[in-house]
Amino acid sequence: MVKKRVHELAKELNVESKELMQKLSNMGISVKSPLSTLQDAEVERVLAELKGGNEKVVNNKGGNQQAQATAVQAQARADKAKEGKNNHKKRHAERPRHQQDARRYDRGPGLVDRVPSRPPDRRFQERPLKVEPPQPQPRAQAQQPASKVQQPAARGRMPAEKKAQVAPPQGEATGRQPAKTKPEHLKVPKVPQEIKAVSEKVRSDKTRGEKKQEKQHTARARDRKELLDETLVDRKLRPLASQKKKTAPGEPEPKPVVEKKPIVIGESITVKELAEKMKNSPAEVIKKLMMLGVLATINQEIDADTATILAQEFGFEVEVKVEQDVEALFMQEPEDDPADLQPRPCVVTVMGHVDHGKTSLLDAIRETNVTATEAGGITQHIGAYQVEHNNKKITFLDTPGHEAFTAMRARGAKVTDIAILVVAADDGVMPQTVEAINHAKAAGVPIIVAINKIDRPDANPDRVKQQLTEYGLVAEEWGGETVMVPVSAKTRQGLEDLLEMILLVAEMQELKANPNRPARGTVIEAELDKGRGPVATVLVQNGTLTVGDNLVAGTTWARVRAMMDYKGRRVKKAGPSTPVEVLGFSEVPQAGDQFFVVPDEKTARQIAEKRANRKREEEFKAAMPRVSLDDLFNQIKEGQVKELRVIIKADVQGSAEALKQALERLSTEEVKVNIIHQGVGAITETDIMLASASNAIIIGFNVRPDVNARRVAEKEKVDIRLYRVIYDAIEDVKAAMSGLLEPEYREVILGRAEVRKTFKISKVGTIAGCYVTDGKIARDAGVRVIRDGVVVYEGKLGSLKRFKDDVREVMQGYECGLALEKYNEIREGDIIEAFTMEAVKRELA
Ligand SMILES: Nc1nc2c(ncn2[C@@H]2O[C@H](COP(=O)(O)OP(=O)(O)OP(=O)(O)O)[C@@H](O)[C@H]2O)c(=O)[nH]1
Repeated sequence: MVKKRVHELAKELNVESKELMQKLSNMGISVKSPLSTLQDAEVERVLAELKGGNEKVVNNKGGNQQAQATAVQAQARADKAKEGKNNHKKRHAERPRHQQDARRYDRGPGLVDRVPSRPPDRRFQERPLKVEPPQPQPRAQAQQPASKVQQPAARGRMPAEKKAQVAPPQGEATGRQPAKTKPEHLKVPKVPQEIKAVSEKVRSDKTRGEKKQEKQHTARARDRKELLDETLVDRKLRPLASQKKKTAPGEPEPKPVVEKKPIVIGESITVKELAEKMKNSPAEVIKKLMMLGVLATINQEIDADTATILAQEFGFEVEVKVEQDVEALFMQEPEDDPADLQPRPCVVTVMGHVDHGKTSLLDAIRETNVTATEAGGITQHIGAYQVEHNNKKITFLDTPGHEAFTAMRARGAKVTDIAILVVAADDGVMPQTVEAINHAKAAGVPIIVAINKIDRPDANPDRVKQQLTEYGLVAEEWGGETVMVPVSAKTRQGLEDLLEMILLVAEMQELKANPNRPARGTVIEAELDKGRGPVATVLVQNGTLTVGDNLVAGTTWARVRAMMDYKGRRVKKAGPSTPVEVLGFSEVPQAGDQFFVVPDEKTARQIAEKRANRKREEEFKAAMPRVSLDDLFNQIKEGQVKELRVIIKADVQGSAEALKQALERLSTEEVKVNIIHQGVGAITETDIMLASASNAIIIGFNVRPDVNARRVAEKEKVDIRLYRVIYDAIEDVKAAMSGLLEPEYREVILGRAEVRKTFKISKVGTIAGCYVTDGKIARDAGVRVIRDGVVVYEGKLGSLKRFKDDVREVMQGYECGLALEKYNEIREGDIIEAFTMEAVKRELA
């Protein structure tokens, strides 16, 4: 038999090392740490003792558990005897099936990726909860937990009696209990680290009487653990309060004694709210949290588990009630009955290379088809417009370019039905043409090519068609499927054909929507209007939006106060594929935000606020510990951080988006520009706090910080930069990034000295008497010894003296004495070259 360490034995027995150490000390075996070794006899004693303990419990629990306990002991013995793996496997195979199941469940290694990583909840482990000993179970039931773990999806809520039935048998309880797989909808936030602290605290509250009854207590504790692990699954169904009722009469109640009215919380709660509910000061609560090892600010959310522990410290029970997810309820788009669907106009986006005429084409179509019919001829620029051709409407999105298209798509918005690819007939396919093709293809949107500028003398539409074949776009007349229309935005030639083709392609798509339902759609553009407040152009994609509707868009909400169409006319209703300008938003939403109508203002407000909180939380979570820009540079130098975080605030969404894209384009391999937040409107205190928490700088474009923000920014030392020209902002960031980039080093030769004489001094080494022939020799410089043109040593100076004095440097034409660090082979005639490494600021390409 081989000596065993405590932790090894504990592992074999599936108990905590600490628990085993306690047991050993009760048995009079002294061990210092889990690494201490146990003599054979001691191991035997422990096993015998445990066997006794198990048997006691087994008696309580019935024969089935006895089999399990025996299995554990058999395993312990098997390990002790160091049987080969094959033997072990063989025996394992021979073992009755229910034992195998129990063992698999008990030990877990094979189940590692099937059971959740959450450790057994030790908070409850030592709490003296009395549990009714489970009735002896039929075999099928005893096996149930193992099979459940294997099929977590099958788990659901179940009544408490049923749970008791499926509580694992005793053999398992002696082992480390794997946490049960929880169904998704019952997941509680992760158990925080501080549990350990609480566990320790509760443990220290143990009475002396308990210690005497250690054996029984341990067995009971395991029972409790077993039950509580089970209970953790439905914490939300059975709050701690109900568990506590099970505490046996006579058993000491752990501190604190809970008598107050339970606090009802959701899945999480802010520190402030919890403090209010407990009628305590937030400072007290934060202090207690710190003692539990959790650093939280007053407005930070803590999860239900942390809140439960915390509240207990104040003598409160907590009831966790999961709110019905109203958001999810409305987020899901109910299927429309095909009978309710009606044809809707198609939505078109114009893409293409810079200067190929996207804007001109959009303007030409608008002017031809809109303004001409408009009294006064004033068209509104609301981000989208509609034209009518052959009595059919087409909606054009007014933000040309695939960047906007993809930015929307990245936010989950699918707005475009058809992409018009504008290619200048004189210029042909260019890089952004290819990008646009790829973006449209990636989105699965059909492409119509508008070969523009055919009025130009050097126009060559066939060349364009030819080039496009390389990208999989083959013109119809060449046997392909892509519609290509030669047009001129200037002469308006071909525009009718283009519209005709758009309608044709749209027809093939059979675009339909149900106008008779609450609206949903996407925010196309949004800005803060001085007179009217937040204004957003939205595209209704399904249903009908009506004045007075309440809607949620991203983290904002609106009660639709008024709507204007692209002609600036007030409208009361907007059906599918209609772009309208909406007034009544709580804040400026973001382009790409999807909106949906909800029954009332309260719901709208609730969902938006919840989303805003969640977003803020996420932004804070993503935030790094606060450092100044200088520190950030140092951090970057140390290779820890390689990104410049930026918050953009602008007067209109378009500028914010443009700035964002331009800045992100500055990212290099070394430094990434990360726009952690962008928004429209003044720079607020919240922006500063986010910047402070994330080491971000704030760029304001045509906006200014409000008074509060200024004050907080000063306090938090947040760098705010205000611009009126986008170019200036980009240039500044570029410069900052040059500072942030790891500098390149260049060697600079300081000077040379010739060794004229050498002296050997005991304990010091070789001293070289030198003459500085050019430049200078500096004490902190790097030096190399050159002999016959070959470098024989490179290192540092050990000393530099003039006469008897240490000096910092010796200039050309002077003599000096020097010693080299760790090099004594210096000879007369050697050249000493002094050099430094100088950082070179790098410019971005
Ligand atoms: N001759 C001729 N010139 C055109 C035509 N369409 C556009 N242009 C000219 O081409 C230049 C670029 O046109 P824009 O409409 O600004 O092109 P764009 O693709 O929107 O450019 P960006 O917005 O910068 O991407 C302008 O000078 C237009 O006047 C056309 O059909 N014929």
